[in-house]
Amino acid sequence: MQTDTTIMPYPVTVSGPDTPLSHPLAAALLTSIDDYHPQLRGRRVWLACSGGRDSMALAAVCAALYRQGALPFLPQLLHVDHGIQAVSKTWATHVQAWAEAQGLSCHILRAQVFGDNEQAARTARYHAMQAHLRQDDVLMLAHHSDDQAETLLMRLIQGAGVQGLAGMQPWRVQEADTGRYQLWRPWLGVRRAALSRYAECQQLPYINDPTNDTGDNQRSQLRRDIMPALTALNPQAIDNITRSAALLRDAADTVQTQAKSDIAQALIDTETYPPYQRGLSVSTLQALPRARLRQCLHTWLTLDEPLPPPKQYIDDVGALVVRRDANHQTALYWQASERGYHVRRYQDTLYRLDSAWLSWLALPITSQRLLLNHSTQTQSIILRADSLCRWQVRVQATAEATNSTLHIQALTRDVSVKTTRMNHPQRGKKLYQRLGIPMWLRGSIAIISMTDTDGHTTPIALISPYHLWPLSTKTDAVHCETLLSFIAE
Ligand SMILES: Nc1ncnc2c1ncn2[C@@H]1O[C@H](COP(=O)(O)OP(=O)(O)OP(=O)(O)O)[C@@H](O)[C@H]1O
Repeated sequence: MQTDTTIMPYPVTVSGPDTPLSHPLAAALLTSIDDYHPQLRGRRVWLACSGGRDSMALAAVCAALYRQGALPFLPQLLHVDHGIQAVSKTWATHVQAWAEAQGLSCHILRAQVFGDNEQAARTARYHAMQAHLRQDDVLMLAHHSDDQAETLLMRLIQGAGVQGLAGMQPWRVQEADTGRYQLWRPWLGVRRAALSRYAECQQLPYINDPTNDTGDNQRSQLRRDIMPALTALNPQAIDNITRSAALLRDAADTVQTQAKSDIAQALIDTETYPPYQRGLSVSTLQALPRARLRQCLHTWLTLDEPLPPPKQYIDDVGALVVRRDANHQTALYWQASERGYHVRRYQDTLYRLDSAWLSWLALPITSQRLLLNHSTQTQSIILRADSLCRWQVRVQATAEATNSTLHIQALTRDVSVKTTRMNHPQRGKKLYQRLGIPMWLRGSIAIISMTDTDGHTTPIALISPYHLWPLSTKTDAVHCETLLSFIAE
């Protein structure tokens, strides 16, 4: 085996010993194909090939099985050139030439790496591959059980919960900005030593990246110092850790199913809420046992985020849920990977609010006046707009309203109003509480009124960006609708 960045001499012997179906690596691949047969059917399959021993071995086994008619598809290789090591271009050329000799199609993708660590390269690599994939394409990765054991130990020392300790999954649906794809790891049950033996026996011209073992990052140290010590303590250590991951995956699935059903029970008003605001019923959450409440909050907060918030944050949100006093001022902030969120409680709802949404809600409302005209189908007026979203009121007037003027302006605390559901007019805090309008929405309430040709003014409705309360003086002469449209990011 090589010890530096050199590549074994090329050209390679393509007609070397073939791989029998009974070979453990072939058997593991075929078993995984059986396991995921329904998910694989009709899909394009790609194989992420670094040119390293593991992914090259996977490509070689795929090619060998395909040649024997045992594999119903031949994956296309994707090699990402990170461009951060001087030799990376040479590696790309090498992988492509080898793939061609195997009869495999190979695409070289160029990644843009922001940063100089392994994580930055990994993120850039996935971005490059995602951009190349179409909806529901399958991407094979060559992770094996030694990788799985390292991942588990890494997560253990970082204090992961049941989801994290379930390790890498053999099949995972991955949502990306560019669409959805499927990650497939058919060799999670295969040992690194088996891959090394295969690579040597087949004389695979793989690239040995020395930073894998000699790097000073935690994973390299774990691989170099801790894994051999654990194996000396118990020769079955790696297999046992991998088994724990599989057991924990079952546990994690069960917990996840329960948490999703608890969220579904507690979910509020999903139809009218904008996507930047989510709500759960506090009383439904309070009825849950503590452990289920924590899991429910953990899952809810992480629904569209790659990583969960810290445990302390989930504990703080849990404390906010079970609190019996009426203090609604608490705002718990979490800076996720790209977005920031505020969790707040108001009346019976626990809200998760995107910071961008809160900033938008703090913008002033533009007062508007509109001369109504029955002959025009509908008229729209913008109350607030920026690069995040646009709030407008759509107005439809009857003949009766023609030449009347519609006024829309921010509701101030000194104005009393009476909605169709109220017995007497109210203003300020009492009004907001009566209508269940939380603090952060109070600067985004507007009042619509109409002045007819005789100079009489009739209040028509109160509106927020996603709700309309008809006022008891409402006239049928005009119909108003509040509309919120989000500008795609
Ligand atoms: N530059 C790359 N281009 C394409 N796929 C890659 C690249 N680097 C890694 N991968 C994929 O991600 C998997 C895990 O990456 P990791 O860094 O652990 O692997 P590696 O040690 O660099 O390579 P290998 O697993 O091929 O020996 C690889 O098995 C491979 O499928």
